[in-house]
Amino acid sequence: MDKPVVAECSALHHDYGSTPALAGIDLTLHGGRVTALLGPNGAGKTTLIHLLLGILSVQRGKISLFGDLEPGRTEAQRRIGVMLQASGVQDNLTVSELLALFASFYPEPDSQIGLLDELDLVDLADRRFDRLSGGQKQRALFALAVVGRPDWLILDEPTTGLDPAARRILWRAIEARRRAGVSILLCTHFMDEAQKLADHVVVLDRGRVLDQGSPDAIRRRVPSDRILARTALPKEKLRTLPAVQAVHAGEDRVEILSRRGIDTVRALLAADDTVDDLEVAGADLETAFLALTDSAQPEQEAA
Ligand SMILES: Nc1ncnc2c1ncn2[C@@H]1O[C@H](COP(=O)(O)OP(=O)(O)OP(=O)(O)O)[C@@H](O)[C@H]1O
Repeated sequence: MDKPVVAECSALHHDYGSTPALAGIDLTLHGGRVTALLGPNGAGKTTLIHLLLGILSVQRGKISLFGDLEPGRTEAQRRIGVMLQASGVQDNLTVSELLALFASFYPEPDSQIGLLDELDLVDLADRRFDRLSGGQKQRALFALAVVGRPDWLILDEPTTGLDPAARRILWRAIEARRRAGVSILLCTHFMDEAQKLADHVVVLDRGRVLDQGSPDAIRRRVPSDRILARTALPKEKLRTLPAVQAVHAGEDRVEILSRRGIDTVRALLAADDTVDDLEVAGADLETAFLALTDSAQPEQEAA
C-alpha cells in the first residue's frame, strides 16, 4: 500500500518578473520513499523546493503538504528537515552549538552524539561552522537537517563538492533515514546518486515535469545505446535513422543516442559507406536523461 502523500502540487506556476521558472507542475510526492528531482540548470528545481518550503509564496496553482497544510505553516515546517544550497546558519557557532540549537526546536530530537559519529564530525564538534571546509559544512548541514527527526527530508544537492568518502557517508545516512520510513526529496545532478538512492525519479525541464518513474522505468523510456562515429551524413539525416532519439555533433565524431543501437548502426552503414571510428556502448542514465531533455527541446539547429 502506498504511504500517505507528503506533497501535492497542481497547476503550479512561478514567474520571476518576466522569467517563467515553473510552467504548470502537477506532481504528487509519496511518502516513505526517496524521490530524486533531476533536471538541467535552470529547470526550476530550487524554485519548486522553495515553494514547498514556503520560502516563496505560491503565485498560481496549489500546494498541499501532508494532506491539507499550506507550505510555511508551522505544523508543516515542524515535520520537515531541510538542507539547502545556501545554508543561512549562524556560522560563528560551533558544530555542536548549532546541533544543540537546532535540537532545541524539536520535541524529540535525535541523539547529537550519535549524529556527530554517524557523519564523522566528532573531531570537528568544537570547530566554528565558518572554519569548516566545504565538505565538512555539507555533513554538518545534513546533521542539522535530520536532528529534529523529520518525517520529510528535503535535500538540495547534498553531495555537491564532496569527496568520495564524504559522499559515501551521506549516502549511508540518507539510506538509513529511508529505511526508517522518512520521506526524502533529493535534488541532485548526479545520476549515479539518483540511481543508487531513489525509488522514484522526476525529471524537470524548463519548469515542467518531463518524465517520472522508477530509475529503471525512466531508463527503459530513453535510449539504451550510444553510438559514436565519423560520418559524412548531416545531423538532420542522422535524426531520421531508425530508433534514433538524439544526435550531437562532437569534435570529430557524432554521438547518436538510440533505442536500438543495432538497427541504427545497420541503417547508418547502409546510408554512408565512409563511416569510420565506429563505437557502440550502453547509454548511462546521465546520457539518457540528457537525451530526454534534448528531445523535448524545440527544434533548433546548432552545428
Ligand atoms: N531570484 C530570481 N530572479 C530571477 N530569475 C530567477 C531567480 N531565481 C531563479 N530564476 C530563474 O528561474 C529559472 C529556474 O531557476 P531555478 O533556480 O529554480 O532552477 P534549478 O533547476 O534549481 O537550477 P540549478 O540546477 O542551476 O540550481 C531559471 O531560468 C532562473 O534563471
